[in-house]
Amino acid sequence: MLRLDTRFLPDFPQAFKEHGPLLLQAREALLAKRKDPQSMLGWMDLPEDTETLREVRRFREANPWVEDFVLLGIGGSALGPKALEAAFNGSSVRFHYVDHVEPEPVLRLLRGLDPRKTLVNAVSKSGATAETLAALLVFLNWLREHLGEDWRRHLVLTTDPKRGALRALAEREGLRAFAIPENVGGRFSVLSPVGLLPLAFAGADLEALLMGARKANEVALAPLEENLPLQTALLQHLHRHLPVTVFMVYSERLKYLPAWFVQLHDESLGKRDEEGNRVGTTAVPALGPQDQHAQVQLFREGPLDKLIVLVVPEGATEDLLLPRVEGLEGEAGYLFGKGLFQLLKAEAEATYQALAEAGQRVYTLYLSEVSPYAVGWLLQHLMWQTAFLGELWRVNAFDQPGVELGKRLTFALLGRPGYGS
Ligand SMILES: O=P(O)(O)OC[C@H]1O[C@H](O)[C@H](O)[C@@H](O)[C@@H]1O
Repeated sequence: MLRLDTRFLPDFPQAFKEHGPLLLQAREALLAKRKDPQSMLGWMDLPEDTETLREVRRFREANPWVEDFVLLGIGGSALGPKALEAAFNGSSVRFHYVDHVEPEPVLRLLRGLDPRKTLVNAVSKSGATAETLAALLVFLNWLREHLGEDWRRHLVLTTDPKRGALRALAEREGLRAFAIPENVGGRFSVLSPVGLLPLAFAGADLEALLMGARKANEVALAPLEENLPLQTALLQHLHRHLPVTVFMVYSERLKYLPAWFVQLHDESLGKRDEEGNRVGTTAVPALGPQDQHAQVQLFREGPLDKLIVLVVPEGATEDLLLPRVEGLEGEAGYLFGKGLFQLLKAEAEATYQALAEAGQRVYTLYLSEVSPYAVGWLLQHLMWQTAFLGELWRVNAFDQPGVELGKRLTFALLGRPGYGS
């Protein structure tokens, strides 16, 4: 379950009514693009894809020997799996992410791995990302050196169904390769094999995750009054004059979720609109309660330039009772007999009230609990919110022209043919 609380934005219900026609228009415009295969809206269909789910499960069952799973990928090819695996890894498989190009941590990882027990998953939609290709060169070579002909069983690719260097490699070497549908972009791909494959090895409940995402789809297509993503998109839209949107999650298990959201929001919406105006708000990641002791001072008393979104679980799957300890009655007595989760909830509520009291614009999204179902719902909800905002802000939420120059300059510096001066 996902529930929106706007109790400190008393003007919102009226604004939602007034903006009804605009919101419905935005949804209509988005859905009209569905017919166009170039439109990159394939993420809407991923929760229904039971065939891929079966394939991923079969692959997991056929490889029971895996003890270490190394994901080579960056941006949309790493942030989603990282966030979900951290939340739902119920297996003994250890996960490692090479989403960087710093030699020392790569070397440390290689020195600690047993190649016979390691599965390497190179993930890239384009098959052209320098960081991922560099990591692939290192790990492919390492597997070959240690395993001889058996290396192929230890490398699985996740990439475009037809194009790119990874697809070509898979075909040439007869490697297993899962497909990211052509019309699904990186930051919208978490429910494709990009996320499902690692999560199958993590032993997560994939069916529940997709079921939650299907619920988000249902809600996104529901009438206005029940339509959660149109509501949160409007909240973001009404506050677009505030440069910052904080995404603060009260869950240690979901500690990598803000980073996934930052890419989704910033890379989708921070760009030039149809008239060439610069648009977008800057998503700032935050974690509760840790950031109460780091960022909340600024959130309360710093500039009123933020919309703050709290994501708070309403229930714990399991609570931990705080015991009574003699000698600590003075400072800690009020905690005796309380649940740890009770403390977490109280802190989230207190932060919510304190931020509102300081005049900050803030709302809360409650998750029934940190479960695959609720989190699947949340992820897909945020993708809908982003897509609706793309319509409202008149930008293409599914491209990223602003990162191309940096790539071309990197290629030129490294002497890639065709990119020299
Ligand atoms: O999956 P890949 O094609 O390797 O892309 C990985 C990432 O890098 C690119 O530069 C894009 O800005 C991101 O949107 C993308 O998620």
